[in-house]
Amino acid sequence: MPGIDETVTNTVPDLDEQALFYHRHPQPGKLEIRPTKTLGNQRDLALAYSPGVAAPCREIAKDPALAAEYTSRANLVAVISNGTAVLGLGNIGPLASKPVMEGKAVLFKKFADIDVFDIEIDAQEIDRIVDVVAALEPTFGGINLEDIKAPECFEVEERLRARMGIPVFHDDQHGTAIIVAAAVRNALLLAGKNIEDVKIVTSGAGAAALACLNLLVSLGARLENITCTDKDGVVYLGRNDHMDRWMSVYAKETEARTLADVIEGADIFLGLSAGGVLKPELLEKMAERPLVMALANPTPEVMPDLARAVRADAMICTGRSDFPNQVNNVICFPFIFRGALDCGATTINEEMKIAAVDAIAELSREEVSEVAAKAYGSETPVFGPDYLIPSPFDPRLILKIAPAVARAAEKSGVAARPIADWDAYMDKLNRFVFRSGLIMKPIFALSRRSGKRIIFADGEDERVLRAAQVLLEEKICWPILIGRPSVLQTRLERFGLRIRPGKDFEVVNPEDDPRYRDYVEDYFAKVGRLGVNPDTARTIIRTNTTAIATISVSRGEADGLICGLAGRFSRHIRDIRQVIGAADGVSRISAMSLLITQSGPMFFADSYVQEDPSATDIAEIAQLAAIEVRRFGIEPKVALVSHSNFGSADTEDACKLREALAIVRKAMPNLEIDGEMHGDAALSEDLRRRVMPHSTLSGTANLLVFPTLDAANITLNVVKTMTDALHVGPILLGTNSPAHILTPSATSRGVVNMTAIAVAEAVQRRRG
Ligand SMILES: NC(=O)C1=CN([C@@H]2O[C@H](COP(=O)(O)OP(=O)(O)OC[C@H]3O[C@@H](n4cnc5c(N)ncnc54)[C@H](OP(=O)(O)O)[C@@H]3O)[C@@H](O)[C@H]2O)C=CC1
Ligand SMILES: CC(=O)C(=O)O
Ligand SMILES: [Mg+2]
Repeated sequence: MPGIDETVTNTVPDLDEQALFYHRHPQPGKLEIRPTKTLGNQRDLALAYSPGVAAPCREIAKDPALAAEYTSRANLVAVISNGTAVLGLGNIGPLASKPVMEGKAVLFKKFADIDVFDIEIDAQEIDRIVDVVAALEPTFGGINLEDIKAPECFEVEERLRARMGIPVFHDDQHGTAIIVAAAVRNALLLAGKNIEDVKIVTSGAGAAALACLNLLVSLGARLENITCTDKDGVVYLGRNDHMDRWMSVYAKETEARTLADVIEGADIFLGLSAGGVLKPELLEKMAERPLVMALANPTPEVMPDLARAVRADAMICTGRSDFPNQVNNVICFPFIFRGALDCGATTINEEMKIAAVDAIAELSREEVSEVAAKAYGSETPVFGPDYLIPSPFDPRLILKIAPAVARAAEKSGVAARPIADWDAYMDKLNRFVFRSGLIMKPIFALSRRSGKRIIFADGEDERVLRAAQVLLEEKICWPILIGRPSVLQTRLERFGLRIRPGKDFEVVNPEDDPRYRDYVEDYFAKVGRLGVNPDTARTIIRTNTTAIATISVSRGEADGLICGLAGRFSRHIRDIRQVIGAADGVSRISAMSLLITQSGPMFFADSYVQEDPSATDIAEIAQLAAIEVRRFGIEPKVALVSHSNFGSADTEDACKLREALAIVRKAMPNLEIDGEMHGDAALSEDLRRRVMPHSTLSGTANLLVFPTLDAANITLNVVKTMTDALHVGPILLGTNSPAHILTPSATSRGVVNMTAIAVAEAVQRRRG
């Protein structure tokens, strides 16, 4: 009978209560299903359902492989449990397992964009489980078995793998084994031990523990060095109770009967059993620099603080997200399925699992990405005892594991749809990780290997330091960082970054730079007649890093500048106006923003600079913005947006847009532009044609030009928030040299994007 151990609760006060609230509000559960196609009218209905739907049905009946093209099957996974081994809660039954299975579904979606139905089945007998799951093959591209207890899970998986033509993966076995193997590999590297020599003791001899041991053995661990224990104590040769053929592989000829008897000299404790079963004092008996993997959920076999108090030299892992070293199968299952589904793998084989182990282990030894660092809190982890494996939030996981798995599938001959275009595939994964990926591609292509130098006013900022490393790796520019050398050095070390001043980037030290006098002189020459006296100029060049950056650009020492991570926009734009100024033929500097939304990119101008532009200003903004949009490889479709729709009002703002339209049409006759029009008419050709059948704008506008700063900036922020869009910008338009002012909330990815934009601009200016 399903039952639950009432003593197993979360160890964090109030967490149970918070978790109940989280699951109940604002609506019950953690998931819903959303359509991916519009279903707004009779025609959509005829396509989505009868009669149109018959067409894909007929095609699939002729060729079943077409299900991958006409249905969501190829991206759909079933997370299936019978609730017999739910976390460490035991056999609590299928219904009570549903929150965990919904949780797994959310993780699949969040980390790898895989859709999941969680399926809890009321079945305990192997035959019944196998029949039910096998019958689901037409629906799914893969099966993730979850929390089914040993030994039944072994036979269930074995039989399903033999029967089904899609991947069947028991996550508690193989997902856990892969992440455990990666952590073991890295821990042994740090401890200077070989897998062939280490002594391993387990608590637990169930699904997870046995699968971990099997994988560790295939990686070199020796059977004679392994001892298993479970609820009945040591798994020894001759034991009759609770023995099965999978466990008996590890049965030992020994007189020892308890965990306490066998832990002496162990290098690895592998806990996949139940909370609190490892008494801290037992750790004293372990070998030097032991690896303690207390992986039972939600309560580990030993709490890390208790373990640490006894063994300061131990490397400690748990399955939980609230301690360092979260060894949990979430770091594996979304990504291994991503790779398997993307190449139409018919199974997940040993080669694919080893590829995943290698990818995870290697990733931990690289520098931590900004997103992963955030997932860990304020301290940036560096490969070491407290950072053996990456955080589940590390965006590089999908970029490394999925392709490695897909390649291994192809190589081992199980990929039914091998990846045809690897660049396109990596783009797709990148787009998922950084939604800016694809749209930024032409900009990155233009800027790569151009040799341009970009100066950063906020050189000491963590985001700039991280961005500088990426910019160098991607060969986008030679960074010049304004900052104190000692601070730069300390921060680079703290964030675990590899780049070094002088070797990888240049430094301008605001406190002591040999060019200081020249900078002051040049600065005074620019601003001496703008109310700045020589004394003030000296102070500014010591303290205002944006002013220093502008001088560096105007002296030709840098090809562009990035500033704005601290301080007010108005101060930065003043410095840029005063020193760099507007380009020849441009009357006023302006700005444009890019929002990357789920339905595509949208540009907004002037979103940051000109408060109340005149008709000629608006015409200039529209032209400069259109040129900038083309740099992204996008043909601009410009709408001058207003409260007035094609002459429906004669207010001052409406009139100035009409005037601006006439100016732009004359200057850029080939540009698709129209106005003034409502915001909805800009986005919907249907609506627009009803009022203006011969509009010179076709389709959906991608560049909205506004009559005032208020209108543009308010719309930008509302759309950004409502659509959860990614903001790239503001992109300054019409400056004499590339110069961009970031917002204080920009991420290091934002710094990289804006730098690439500055470099691309510098490259195109040179080409004329
Ligand atoms: N961090 C991670 O990624 C993962 C963690 N886990 C955790 O591992 C644990 C086991 O899961 P799983 O293998 O799927 O379940 P199984 O039911 O298949 O195996 C449980 C094993 O633990 C043993 N066990 C239970 N209670 C005790 C105890 N008090 N002392 C010693 N041994 C005990 C059982 O022994 P017996 O058969 O004698 O009852 C059995 O060998 C769970 O806590 C689960 O949350 C699982 C998968 C992934
Ligand atoms: C993490 C997991 O799958 C478990 O604890 O069962
Ligand atoms: Mg599980």
